[in-house]
Amino acid sequence: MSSQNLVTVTPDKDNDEIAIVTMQRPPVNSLNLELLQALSKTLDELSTSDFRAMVLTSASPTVFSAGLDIMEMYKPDLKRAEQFWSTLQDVWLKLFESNLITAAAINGHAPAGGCLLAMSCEYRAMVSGKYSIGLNETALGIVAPRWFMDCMLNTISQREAEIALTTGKLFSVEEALKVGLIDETAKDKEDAINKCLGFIEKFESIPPLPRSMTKQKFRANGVQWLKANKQADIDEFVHFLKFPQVQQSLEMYIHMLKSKQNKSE
Ligand SMILES: CC/C=C\C/C=C\C/C=C\CC/C=C/CC(=O)SCCNC(=O)CCNC(=O)[C@H](O)C(C)(C)COP(=O)(O)OP(=O)(O)OC[C@H]1O[C@@H](n2cnc3c(N)ncnc32)[C@H](O)[C@@H]1OP(=O)(O)O
Repeated sequence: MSSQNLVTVTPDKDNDEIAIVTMQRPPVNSLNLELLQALSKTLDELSTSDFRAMVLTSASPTVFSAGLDIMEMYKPDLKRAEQFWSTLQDVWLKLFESNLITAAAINGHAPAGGCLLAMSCEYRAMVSGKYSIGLNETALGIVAPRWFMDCMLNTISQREAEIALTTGKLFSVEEALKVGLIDETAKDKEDAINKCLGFIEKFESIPPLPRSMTKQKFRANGVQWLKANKQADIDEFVHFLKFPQVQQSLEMYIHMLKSKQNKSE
């Protein structure tokens, strides 16, 4: 699939000021460099368009996004790894600080980087079912970057975030609702999108500029560190990838994901 088709933007059928942004990198929307570049370009285009709001969702029937593509980190080309991490930083900053009203219709699993994308939006509706969402990095033997943590702190309480991050917790839909990691549950993707549209409607009579400036002031603390430390953060990521133990963990994790599939066949 060409990178142009990895993300589609369609106006909502009843309101052409609302963009439905759909990630479609089968099978699980894992975030590789090309999907991140497509998201970054989409966010740039939306920021200068007539759209005033966006709903982020996925074309997969069961996965919102499986997070970062493990293959970008396993035996990486280091130049590409730098570009990969820098693009992820840009996507996060563009989405988290977007002038648009942003909502996520989470129609399936959203671990790690998938949870980051959802938390970067202002509102989350998640389809009920045996899905999970959370920053599970410690359970994989890695540490979530500081700005992933800041993003979670913008969503749930410091206490809940510390426990979730240190335990690498993947929340069930019900648990996520209880702690406020998601705002509402939905019966299916259409219902999740409708709930996002309901959230967006709340701003009908609010002028866009003071709205987005207020949002950005609320979010300024979270982005400050990354803006001041972008290169150091990239260097740390690349340095981390060079450790033999990290590559070994990645190899084991990839085997685990593949054998999980074999077992269910
Ligand atoms: C382990 C990492 C160790 C070290 C990292 C080193 C340095 C990093 C330093 C800092 C980075 C920190 C930030 C990390 C953030 C992240 O996002 S890490 C990624 C975390 N993601 C996950 O743990 C999710 C893994 N996937 C799943 O749990 C399931 O796939 C999921 C519940 C999403 C869906 O389940 P299901 O529908 O049953 O699908 P399958 O499991 O059968 O998967 C289908 C195929 O997709 C492949 N796949 C799944 N997830 C990923 C992925 N994240 N990256 C690449 N590929 C993935 C899976 O292997 C199957 O492939 P196959 O069909 O067998 O070829």
